[in-house]
Amino acid sequence: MQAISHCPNLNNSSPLIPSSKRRFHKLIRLAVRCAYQSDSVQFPNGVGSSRTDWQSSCAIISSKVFSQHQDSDDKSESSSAASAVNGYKTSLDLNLVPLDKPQPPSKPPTQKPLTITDLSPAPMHGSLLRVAYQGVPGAYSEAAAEKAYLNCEAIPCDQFEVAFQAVELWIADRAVLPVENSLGGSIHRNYDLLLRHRLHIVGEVQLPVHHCLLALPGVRKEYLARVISHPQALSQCENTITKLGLNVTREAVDDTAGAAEYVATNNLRDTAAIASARAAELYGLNILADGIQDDSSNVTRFVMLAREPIIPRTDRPFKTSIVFAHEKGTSVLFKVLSAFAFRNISLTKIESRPHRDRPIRLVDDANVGTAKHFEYIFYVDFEASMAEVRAQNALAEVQEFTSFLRVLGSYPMDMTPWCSSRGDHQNP
Ligand SMILES: O=C(O)C(=O)C[C@]1(C(=O)O)C=C[C@@H](O)C=C1
Repeated sequence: MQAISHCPNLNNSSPLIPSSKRRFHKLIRLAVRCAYQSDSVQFPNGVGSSRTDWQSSCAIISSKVFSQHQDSDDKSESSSAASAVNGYKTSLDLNLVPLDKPQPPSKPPTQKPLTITDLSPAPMHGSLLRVAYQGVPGAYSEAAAEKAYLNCEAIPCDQFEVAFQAVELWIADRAVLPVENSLGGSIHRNYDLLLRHRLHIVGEVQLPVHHCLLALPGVRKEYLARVISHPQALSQCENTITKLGLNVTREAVDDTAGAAEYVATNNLRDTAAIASARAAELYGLNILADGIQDDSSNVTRFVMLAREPIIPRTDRPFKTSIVFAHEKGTSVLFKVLSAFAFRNISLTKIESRPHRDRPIRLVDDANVGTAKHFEYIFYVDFEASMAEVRAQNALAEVQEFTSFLRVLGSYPMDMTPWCSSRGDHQNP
């Protein structure tokens, strides 16, 4: 399958949804809204129980406007009137399953009734959920998409940005993107994109990442002059590559499977790729070394993104991701974090990124000079659902201390057993 590439055609003004489909979407939305309105979820600061309220609370909670490069981004990322993007015809693909198409066998009667979470947001074009990921087939992100959504149609994209746009333009129903790895750390680009775009986190998936050193058949380790891979993969295998005694330079490329494909298509006999065993299979490479990550329990955490948030629940462990900033910078961090500590809410992740709108804050002191403080945006994940009163109270308090606060999503935690096999659960 050809990857969707970053394409200027994606940048027009409205998603192509035929009017019949719009009516259908409207009906679905109405049905879902009625269902949600009977929910008794309460939110702080006058946010009520309706789905609309929940959506607004997932947008900017703070009254102060935040515009992280919003103007320029709005221009470049608004949707397209193009009818096809690399073979993905938006009008066609959004069609409902045609009546004459063979229908899947009817579901066994034991199947659980649909819940609100199942209904929101449903794929609108047929039976397969279309999930955008960055990379080419054989990438770990593809495996993550398949773990998150059993039997989905995984749609390769050449950049993270394109995966966001694919969902925004209804070319895909979800995007699955890596945000952090247990060895390599955060994938900063995706933190920045989460803020810049208006998609919602609706789930997470943790994927054990098992790297292999791949080369063309007949190539031996001694012949190698270069190892190429995604920068995360290179960093996750840094020590092992050194220990293997390879006399190689390391070069970063866009994704692990793309590296394997590059070695194969260019018939490179002096170059190895770090990628998955599946990539070896797909691109006809040999595995020279297996399990070369520096730690055997190497895990990457991916988030699933959708156009609409899911309704938070309390019947299973939930995580909530927020992003905030303050005019006085890092000095508020302790106060913000104490809002969680006092309520026994555990934090699972803190990340800071440069405040691109206002990267430096000057503080003048007539006696000693001018201090130049770097400004940050903070991302926090905490273990609670926004349906819990303690989480709502914590956020109400956080709002007091921040100039900008946005809930990126409240979603079920990945609780699959350690090293679980692929696709053993389904997510929203
Ligand atoms: O290159 C890939 O295969 C990816 O899916 C990307 C990615 C990443 O961005 O971290 C995903 C998982 C691994 O940690 C290595 C690379």
